[in-house]
Amino acid sequence: MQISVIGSGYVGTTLAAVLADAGHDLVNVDLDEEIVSQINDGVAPIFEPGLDELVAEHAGTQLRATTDYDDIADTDVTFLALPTPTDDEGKIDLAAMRAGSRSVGEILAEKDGDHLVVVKSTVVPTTTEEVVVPAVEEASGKTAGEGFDVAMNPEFLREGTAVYDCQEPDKIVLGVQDGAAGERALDTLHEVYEPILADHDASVVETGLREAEMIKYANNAFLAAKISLINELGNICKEYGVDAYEVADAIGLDHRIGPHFLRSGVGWGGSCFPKDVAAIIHAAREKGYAPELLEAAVAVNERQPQRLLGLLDTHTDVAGKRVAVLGLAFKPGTDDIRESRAIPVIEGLIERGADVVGYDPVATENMREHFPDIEYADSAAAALEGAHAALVTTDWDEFEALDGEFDAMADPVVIDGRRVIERRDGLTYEGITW
Ligand SMILES: NC(=O)C1=CN([C@@H]2O[C@H](COP(=O)(O)OP(=O)(O)OC[C@H]3O[C@@H](n4cnc5c(N)ncnc54)[C@H](O)[C@@H]3O)[C@@H](O)[C@H]2O)C=CC1
Ligand SMILES: O=C(O)[C@H]1O[C@H](OP(=O)(O)OP(=O)(O)OC[C@H]2O[C@@H](n3ccc(=O)[nH]c3=O)[C@H](O)[C@@H]2O)[C@H](O)[C@@H](O)[C@@H]1O
Repeated sequence: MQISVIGSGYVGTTLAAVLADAGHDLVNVDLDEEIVSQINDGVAPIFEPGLDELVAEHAGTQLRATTDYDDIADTDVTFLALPTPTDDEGKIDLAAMRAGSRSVGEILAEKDGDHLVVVKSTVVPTTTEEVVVPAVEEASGKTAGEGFDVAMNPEFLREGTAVYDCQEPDKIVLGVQDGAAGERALDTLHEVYEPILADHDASVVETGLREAEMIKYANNAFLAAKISLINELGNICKEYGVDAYEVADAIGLDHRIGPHFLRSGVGWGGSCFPKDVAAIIHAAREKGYAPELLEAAVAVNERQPQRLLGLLDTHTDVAGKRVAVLGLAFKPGTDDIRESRAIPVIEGLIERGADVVGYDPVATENMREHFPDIEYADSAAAALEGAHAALVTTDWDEFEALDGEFDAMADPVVIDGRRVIERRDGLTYEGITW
């Protein structure tokens, strides 16, 4: 099948590479020439385990990238994997979706035959019907359901395991319009996902457009709130000297709760939970509904880094002292630092007058752009050397193996926000919720 994907970011590149690997012919369109030439050179534009291999294998044959929207004319289906950030008030910014939809419409104006436009991006309910469809219609001069069809197919991949999640999803959600247009869209989408479903047993949910849009927000909001709830419970555990991880292990045995996403710590970050929870809160408020639980989930999340810093304050005054921050990525397995909990932690240390030294196995260069003036170490050992305290903000596996490295600290104080360091003799160790 001939498939185009607009946007070559985390979702677009992964989707394009995985669908190419599944046997389809892929065109990936992005405005960024550097990204496009990287893909055509067989190099993934982002750090994502397994992605480089797929891009290297299929670039030049089943996968090609371009800045030219004209190339989508020869494809049967176009996925929009464009950014949907939020503004300062939390409102979703649909500028890229509007621009991308218009560009697709301009090509469809000249195209004979069926074409399916699929919204892959995370968008608030009614966006597909009220923003994407009108933009494509206006630019193409065609009507949805007649000149082209439309679908909403949200993505649930996680950064760090994007390729795996895309190849082995729990579920595939297909949101379509009612009637014959919806049936046609479903047939096309089943053809797209047929090779993935042949190799892997995923649930397929067939639903409406705005239901599909809402399922994505409900998924992310539920997971973010689950972490905030375990963080809240963990904070209470800490007050009683109870280990929150022992409590989480026990409650996770109840199948209604489940064992996943119960790791309490310094909170959730990343490109999606913060923006998506903010966007659905804003959208709900615009509808006149006050989503108090979700707002509380955000408040707990904003408090966790301050609690980590507060614990540090109980052990030492860091003004003028070297303090190591271990882990800069928002989670392990990625170099993405967007909304990383390390950011408010570093800000708090700078406010306290500390000399901050950051270390991350892969995210240093990204954090250097955000904080150009702090020091960065090449290894955890180098960061710890001479430090008066260390704060752990990302649960990279390699931190578990740290041992003798703590001996080189000026003051062996470790405040762990991710439960990766083991207590040991000679170390003043404090966990955020244990
Ligand atoms: N990053 C993630 O883990 C996940 C993201 N999503 C959603 O998927 C969507 C895309 O997210 P990411 O891939 O993370 O974004 P990203 O920011 O990594 O990539 C977006 C790409 O679109 C390109 N672009 C912007 N405007 C364009 C235009 N008019 N035409 C062509 N290309 C254009 C940019 O140059 C960039 O390369 C968002 O709605 C996000 O919420 C959904 C699930 C997971
Ligand atoms: O919409 C999206 O972009 C994606 O957002 C999340 O994926 P991602 O942000 O890549 O990462 P997660 O593994 O969900 O972690 C998010 C944050 O929660 C934190 N977390 C996670 C789990 C946990 O138990 N505790 C915890 O603090 C992580 O450290 C990280 O900062 C969702 O898990 C994906 O399903 C979704 O597609």
